[in-house]
Amino acid sequence: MGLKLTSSLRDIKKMRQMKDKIRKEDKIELDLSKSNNNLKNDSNDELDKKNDEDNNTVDFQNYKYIRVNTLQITPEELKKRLENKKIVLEDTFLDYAFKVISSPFSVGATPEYLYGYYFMQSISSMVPVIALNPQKGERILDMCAAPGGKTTHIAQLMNNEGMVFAVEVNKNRVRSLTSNINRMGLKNVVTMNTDSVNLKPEELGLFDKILLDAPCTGNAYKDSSRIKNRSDILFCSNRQKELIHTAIDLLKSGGELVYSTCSPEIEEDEEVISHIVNLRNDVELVKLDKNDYKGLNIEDAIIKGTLKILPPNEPFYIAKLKKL
Ligand SMILES: C[S@@+](CC[C@H](N)C(=O)[O-])C[C@H]1O[C@@H](n2cnc3c(N)ncnc32)[C@H](O)[C@@H]1O
Repeated sequence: MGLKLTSSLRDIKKMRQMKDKIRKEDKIELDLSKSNNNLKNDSNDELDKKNDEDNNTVDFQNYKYIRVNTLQITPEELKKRLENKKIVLEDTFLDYAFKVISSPFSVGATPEYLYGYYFMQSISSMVPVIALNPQKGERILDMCAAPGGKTTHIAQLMNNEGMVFAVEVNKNRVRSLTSNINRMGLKNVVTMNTDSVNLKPEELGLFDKILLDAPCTGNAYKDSSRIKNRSDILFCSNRQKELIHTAIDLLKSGGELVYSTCSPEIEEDEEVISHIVNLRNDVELVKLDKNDYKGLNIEDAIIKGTLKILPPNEPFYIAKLKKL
């Protein structure tokens, strides 16, 4: 049975009601007929252009959170310092992340920011790294790393022990990645400017954990002045499927992958996961629990155990897989 996939956030509720019809045993039956759309014509230059444009589409509402760099300062000390500057902060489900309620000036314009004591990002964008659960001493690959919100979060949780390989295809964006790694004082990150699709286990070795925070149409979604069309969605969906195949090849047996996008489109989310789980017999879904992320508007996605974060939080999709 195939299911015609539609592509708006509004449809997700309707789609969820149909989930029992599209799941059969542990396999997920979605319409994969689109999965072989020709990618070969889509160059990285095109992708670079899309991502450079994405740099201009920051919606500040979504970034009103700070993640404390616990390698440099305690959350309590940073909170005290910022409150002395009349920045009002609120606790979140993470003891090292705060919501910025109000600030007399841009939250990035403090000496504490320049010292690398915190990173500004959405609370949603912290969830993929929490789901990945990095540990000291592990070998972790971040396949789509710039500007480094998640790379620096991973390295922080590893307490500067072990190794993070942060790969980014866009040369301009590698600069912001490197600058954030340096600002945060991280010593266990290696950056690589290359296309992650071409990474090979025989050259890089295998990894304990991989984050694939895939390029997606999400930024267009957040910026209502931009038009995102079906070909953008399919372009991203196809690239995401290529990347996730490479990711599984690079995982150790027993290793874990977190796949995330900031797009609500089913083709970029559930369809990518159903594609990989159905096509490969060396991978299984690890179920995530929405109750681990208190205070967020978060639900099970169509594939139960994969999560969808919804507005007013920044929309995100998160799924976890294990290599058998
Ligand atoms: C969603 S953004 C990543 C955000 C980043 N993980 C963070 O938390 O700051 C996707 C990034 O992947 C990069 N990218 C796209 N395709 C790639 C590829 N094939 N290999 C490596 N990087 C890629 C883009 O240039 C972009 O910087």
